[in-house]
Amino acid sequence: MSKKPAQSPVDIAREAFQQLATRRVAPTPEAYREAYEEIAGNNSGVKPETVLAAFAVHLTQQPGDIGKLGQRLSTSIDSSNWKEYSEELDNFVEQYFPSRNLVPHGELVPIDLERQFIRDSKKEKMLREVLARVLIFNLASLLQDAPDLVLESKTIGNDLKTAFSEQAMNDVIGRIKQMSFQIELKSEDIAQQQELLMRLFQLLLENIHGLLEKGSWLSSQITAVQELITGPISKTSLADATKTLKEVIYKQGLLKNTLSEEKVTAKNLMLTFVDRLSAMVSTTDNYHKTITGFSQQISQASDISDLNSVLTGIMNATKDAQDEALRSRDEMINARQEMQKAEARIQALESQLVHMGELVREDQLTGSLNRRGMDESLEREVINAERRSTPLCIALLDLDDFKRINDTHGHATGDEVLVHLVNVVKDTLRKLDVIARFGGEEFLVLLPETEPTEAMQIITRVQRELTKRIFMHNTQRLLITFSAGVAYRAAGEGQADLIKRADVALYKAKNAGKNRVVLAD
Ligand SMILES: Nc1nc2c(ncn2[C@@H]2O[C@H](COP(=O)(O)OP(=O)(O)OP(=O)(O)O)[C@@H](O)[C@H]2O)c(=O)[nH]1
Repeated sequence: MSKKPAQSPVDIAREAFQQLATRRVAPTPEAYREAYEEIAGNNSGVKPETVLAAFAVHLTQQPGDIGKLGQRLSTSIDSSNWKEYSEELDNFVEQYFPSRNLVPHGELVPIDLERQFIRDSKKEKMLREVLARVLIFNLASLLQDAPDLVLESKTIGNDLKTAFSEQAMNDVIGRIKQMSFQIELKSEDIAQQQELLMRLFQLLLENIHGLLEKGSWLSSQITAVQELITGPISKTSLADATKTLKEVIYKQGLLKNTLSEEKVTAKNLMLTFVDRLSAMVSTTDNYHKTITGFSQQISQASDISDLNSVLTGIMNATKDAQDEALRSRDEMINARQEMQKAEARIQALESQLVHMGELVREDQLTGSLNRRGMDESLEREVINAERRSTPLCIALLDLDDFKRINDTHGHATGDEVLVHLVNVVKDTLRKLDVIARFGGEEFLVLLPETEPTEAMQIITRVQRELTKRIFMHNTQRLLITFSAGVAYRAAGEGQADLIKRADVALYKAKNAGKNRVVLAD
């Protein structure tokens, strides 16, 4: 179908008037517009007012400001106030789609817009550089297990530096998206592999554990590793555990060497014993042979003088055999004594090995219990308190201004201060009390069978003792103090809640000026 040639607005207007006249229709604005639109080919039957009114009504159904805008627009339409309608629409657009200050092509850029443009392009440059660095170095080093992704990351990073056209930029964006998808797949794979490995490791440990005697040194080490891999694994906790285990393994290695030496000594003594025994048997055997020889000589003897020399022979042989037996007996007694000593030494070494296993529960620097030991002790004390209905208090101690001590006198001195504190606490507390390192310069003291008033007195006594036992650094006296929060365990209260309350009390002690003890609510 051939298209009607385009008419100018003036021609259309003229033709519209002619049509109204031909059709004998009164030239009202509505009739004129209908005729005009019909000739212009825009006779869809939909009127702009209808569309705008429907739009306003639609807005009134929305909540909040948009709904209110709809009401205002509807009012403007009802009063045919199109100026007001237009202003409302302008305000709406400005509020929700603020102008981006675009400058029409060919016009001069206002000075502040120009500055903003320069700022923006500087930011873009910085962003581009940072992103390229992340891709070339950081991401690439994280993806070491996937060489193809390392290469892609580096290539994209380099391409990004020179992607100045829109097409180049789109290409880089597409490749980054693709790579991010591949990384996602890869990390899922790695996570699955790690989980499988962990499960295998756990199975292996369970099996070894089942084969070991309860309470043996190896058994306690395996429990430590099992606990470690069931909890959330962080780099620090792994490093801590590795350090502790390495130390224990080294010490156990030393002991095991000594132990095998002792076992060799015992074996040698056994050999001596057996040697002496067989020597004795052969001496007795010889004696028997000699006696048999003598008995033949006696039966063949013709006179008494022959018998006399046989008798002398018998006496000498008997004496030799007796001497040999005595010597063997003495040697065997010696060997037995040596054997007993070696046995005692082996037992002592073995019990030292058991103690080594317990080191896994000890804080290597201060000799107090570590977190693991603390958890076990606290659990045990909570059970005891519950079972025997006895009071249990705990105290959280935190050294005051410890950072300043480190900063002023060095980290090594800080370490010595921690050891000093633990020694003072151990010397001041009762036998049944326990101190554990809670972390950094914070310690937890367990006070079983202790009422809160008594607990406050004990911790205050520790404070006094600490100020009395002056800490010397070179020739300088350093005043070491701590703040503490004491909590009395309520019936049925769990460990975490109890510690939390002690922590809140400690926080209050710090806020109230430090070097004081506060009892938790
Ligand atoms: N020497 C040494 N310092 C440690 C150890 N563990 C943690 N620290 C330091 O302890 C300091 C604790 O500092 P903050 O938490 O600010 O506490 P603070 O200086 O005692 O301040 P207050 O608790 O408010 O009195 C940090 O500087 C840690 O580095 C450690 O084993 N040895």
